[in-house]
Amino acid sequence: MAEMNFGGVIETVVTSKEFSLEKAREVLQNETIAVLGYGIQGPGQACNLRDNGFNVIIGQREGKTYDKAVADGWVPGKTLFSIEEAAAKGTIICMLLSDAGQISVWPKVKPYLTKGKALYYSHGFAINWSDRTGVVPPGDVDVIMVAPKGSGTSLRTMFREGRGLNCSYAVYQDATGKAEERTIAFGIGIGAGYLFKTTFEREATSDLTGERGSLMGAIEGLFEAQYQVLREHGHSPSEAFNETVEELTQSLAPLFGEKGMDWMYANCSTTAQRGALDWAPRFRDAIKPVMEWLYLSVKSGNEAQISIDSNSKPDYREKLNEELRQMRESEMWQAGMTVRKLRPENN
Ligand SMILES: NC(=O)c1ccc[n+]([C@@H]2O[C@H](COP(=O)([O-])OP(=O)(O)OC[C@H]3O[C@@H](n4cnc5c(N)ncnc54)[C@H](O)[C@@H]3O)[C@@H](O)[C@H]2O)c1
Ligand SMILES: CC(C)(O)[C@@H](O)C(=O)O
Ligand SMILES: [Mg+2]
Ligand SMILES: [Mg+2]
Repeated sequence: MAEMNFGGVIETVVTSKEFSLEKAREVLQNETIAVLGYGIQGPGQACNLRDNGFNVIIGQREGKTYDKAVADGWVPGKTLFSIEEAAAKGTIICMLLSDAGQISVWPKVKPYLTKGKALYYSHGFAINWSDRTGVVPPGDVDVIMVAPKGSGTSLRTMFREGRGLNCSYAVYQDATGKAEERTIAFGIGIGAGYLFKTTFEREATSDLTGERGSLMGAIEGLFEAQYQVLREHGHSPSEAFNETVEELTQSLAPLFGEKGMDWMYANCSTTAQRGALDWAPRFRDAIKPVMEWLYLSVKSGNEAQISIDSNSKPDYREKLNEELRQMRESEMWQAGMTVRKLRPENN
């Protein structure tokens, strides 16, 4: 554990300096890690763990993602099983199905949660909203979480590049007295950057807020608003897209990702700096009430319920794909496709 100063607040974090991969291997040497679900996080975590030398099996229903598991080298009957078979064999049972999928398989998995096993999550959802999910684990298993702060796709690609994705971790129930050690070892095993402590409740609320907010929902809303205003005032798609998205992802975001916002500002003109400094508080004040609304909608369980209801419908995947198609085919993102094609590295 290392004490770090986060903008004046001291927090305790874990990195592979304090908890090495060797130690993680030692802690989990007798465990069989059963990853249930092979969607986005399943492959990222399972492949990283396998490459790091842990004993991993997959539990996956037949279909597209089962085939993906086979293509990734998981062998039917050896390291790839049905959900029930993997749950029976696993000592750490990892719920990496979609949050709605976890609700429907819970009655099938629960009988295999025998004394001393660990029930592992990458989200606080199922446990925090147990009144809505019906997930109440038995009292004699550890209930633990490592929640990667990014896509499972990035977890894998960053691992392959020798980088790490930051993760939060939490222990909801420590039945064995070893839950925290098991959790941190797992986090190091999947290739965490640094691990910070949270609770299931805080992870669930911050995660749903972040993805609906600045990480996904708010950023798309911001892009659409600016793109539309530029287009309505006669600017070309190329100009509107460059001024809204392309410059941000290709030029400016890497600058503040690397050295902070003031560094990005300092590398822009004094005209840009003056205007951005004036307009940032206006945007903050306009957006903050919506953020507050969002947070309260998450906290009340409303957002979780919306997600459970929509994801449980038999045609939810088709409907979701249709919404994503509409986004992809909007003028802004079609313009983006052409802009991406024109990047010299893509020519
Ligand atoms: N997607 C991410 O990168 C990400 C990031 C951080 C945390 N998480 C969390 O990780 C967990 C897994 O998320 P994901 O996005 O990887 O999931 P996903 O939606 O990609 O997972 C789908 C998998 O679940 C299986 N599945 C779904 N419903 C099922 C059912 N009824 N019966 C059997 N199998 C079923 C599918 O076959 C598929 O393999 C969730 O708790 C999520 O909140 C995800
Ligand atoms: C990758 C995200 C957005 O951080 C995750 O929270 C998810 O639900 O996919
Ligand atoms: Mg999420
Ligand atoms: Mg997230």
